[in-house]
Amino acid sequence: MINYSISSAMVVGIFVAFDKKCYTSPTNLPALVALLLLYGWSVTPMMYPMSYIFNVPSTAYVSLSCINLFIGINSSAITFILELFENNRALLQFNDILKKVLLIFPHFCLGRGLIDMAMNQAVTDVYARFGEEYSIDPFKWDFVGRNLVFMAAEGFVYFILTLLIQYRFFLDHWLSESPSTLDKHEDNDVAQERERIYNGGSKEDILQIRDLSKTYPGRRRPAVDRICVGVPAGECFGLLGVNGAGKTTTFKMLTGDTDVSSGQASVAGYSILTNILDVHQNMGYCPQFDAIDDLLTGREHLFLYARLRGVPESEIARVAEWGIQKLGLSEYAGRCAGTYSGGNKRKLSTAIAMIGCPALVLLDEPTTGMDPHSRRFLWNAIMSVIQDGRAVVLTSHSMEECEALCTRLVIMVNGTFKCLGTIQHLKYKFGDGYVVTMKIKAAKPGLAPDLNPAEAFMESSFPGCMQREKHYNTLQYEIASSSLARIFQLVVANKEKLNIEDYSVSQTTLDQVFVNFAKQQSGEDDDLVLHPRAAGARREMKISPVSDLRNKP
Ligand SMILES: Nc1ncnc2c1ncn2[C@@H]1O[C@H](COP(=O)(O)OP(=O)(O)OP(=O)(O)O)[C@@H](O)[C@H]1O
Repeated sequence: MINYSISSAMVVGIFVAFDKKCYTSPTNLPALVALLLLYGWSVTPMMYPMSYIFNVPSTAYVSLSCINLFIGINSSAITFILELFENNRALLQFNDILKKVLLIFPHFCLGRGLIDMAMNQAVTDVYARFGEEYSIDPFKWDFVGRNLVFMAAEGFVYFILTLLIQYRFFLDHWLSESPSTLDKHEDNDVAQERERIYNGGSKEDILQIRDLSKTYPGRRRPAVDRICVGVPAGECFGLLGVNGAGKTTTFKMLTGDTDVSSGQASVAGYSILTNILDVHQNMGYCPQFDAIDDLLTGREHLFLYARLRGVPESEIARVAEWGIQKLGLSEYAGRCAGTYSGGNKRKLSTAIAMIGCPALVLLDEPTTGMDPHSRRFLWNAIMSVIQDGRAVVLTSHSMEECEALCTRLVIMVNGTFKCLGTIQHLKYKFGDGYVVTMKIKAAKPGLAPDLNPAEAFMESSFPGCMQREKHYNTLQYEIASSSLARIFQLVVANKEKLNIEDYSVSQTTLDQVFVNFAKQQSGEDDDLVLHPRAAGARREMKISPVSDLRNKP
């Protein structure tokens, strides 16, 4: 910010230096210096509120400077042009009001002050040509004086505003007036986890998230909506969801990349709201898009991050080598990261996240673009983190990956957790039950297989079962409302009678569970149209656990 104020004052100073005659006369010079200094003073604390309003990171000086320049030049120019309509009283009156209102912008105060001083100097010069002396004190209230006073006051006001925004005064105040209501149909596992967090049952967990929410400016619906979870040591927790479900936003809040709208979270006991530096010391993050420097080698990256993480100088080389070996980067460690393939960049990003043994490792789609061999390699690296007694939170669109690594997972839809538990639990609870595939043989050689008896048998034995496929000699059914034992018992008992040559019974896959939930994801303005397992029917209802169906007669 200090840099910003100095540089902005310098830019303006350089501009005005080109027109020495206008500003550097003995009368104008002190006013010019005061204008520039007070501009820096008032615009600096305005940067944070501006970045908040325009949704630009407060470090994006170029964007914010462009916005400043735009406001400054346009507001000053408009009032200057309006002054040219001397015969239009209404317009002049409007301009007077406008000039008073625009004083709330330091950019206007500076721009308009410079224009007024230039005009003053021009008038002085004209008088001088006729041998008369004419000069107005630039510090007069109606001249530059009021601009200076306003900028001095604005410095204080914007500073206080910045503090209030940083300490979330407005958010807490507004949110406490209109707290978002929890979904009445929240899944019982998700509700149980919420209860566990509320009751302090997650005190020992490495990661605790309590009612964490994020609503982006200009958006009606929260990107993340009051999520609660605790991740203990030794757990690889999966965060699944379709594009736009809110996974990356959750990570960004945990890493401090984006502000939290409400709620809180802590990593290894440090709050992300008040101790973000300690959180960073205990967290490794592999972002969705590789944040690596093209000109540094893989090894140099690991050296750099090991240093940033506070690894003792004598240990850095060993730690960097560990990362290189762990992720299989030995061949490329000495090359510039800009020359790496997409998969190798992901490996390097993951190695950076793991360097220095942080208690929590956040991995946002780490294996995207990796070949199967590299993926296995990375899985092994993640497994070793878990076995070390640390915790991993992983997002992935590969169900195979989640099945291989995750001890528990959630499926996120529209910023909320829709289900939570182990993979087997979710398959059982939300899966489409079992899939029975039967191959029917012909009753006599030369005849076509008769599928009718098997079809009649399935419909009578498993009411509600759904025929998924029917071919020359093959039938496939989806059975939601029966136990595995009963399916086997009935099929085996009738195998001969129905001419079943062979058969298989398989459980629903995690993909199917995911797809069922993914249908709930909607755009900002979409209605929530859900589609449970009833084929083709578009009905507005929630996905109910299969156990509910199983309990029905
Ligand atoms: N900077 C932003 N400003 C406004 N809205 C945003 C911003 N970043 C994300 N969003 C919105 O927030 C929602 C969640 O986005 P997020 O990137 O967290 O989803 P995601 O689950 O990580 O998706 P993906 O799988 O594609 O990475 C989306 O609706 C997205 O459009």
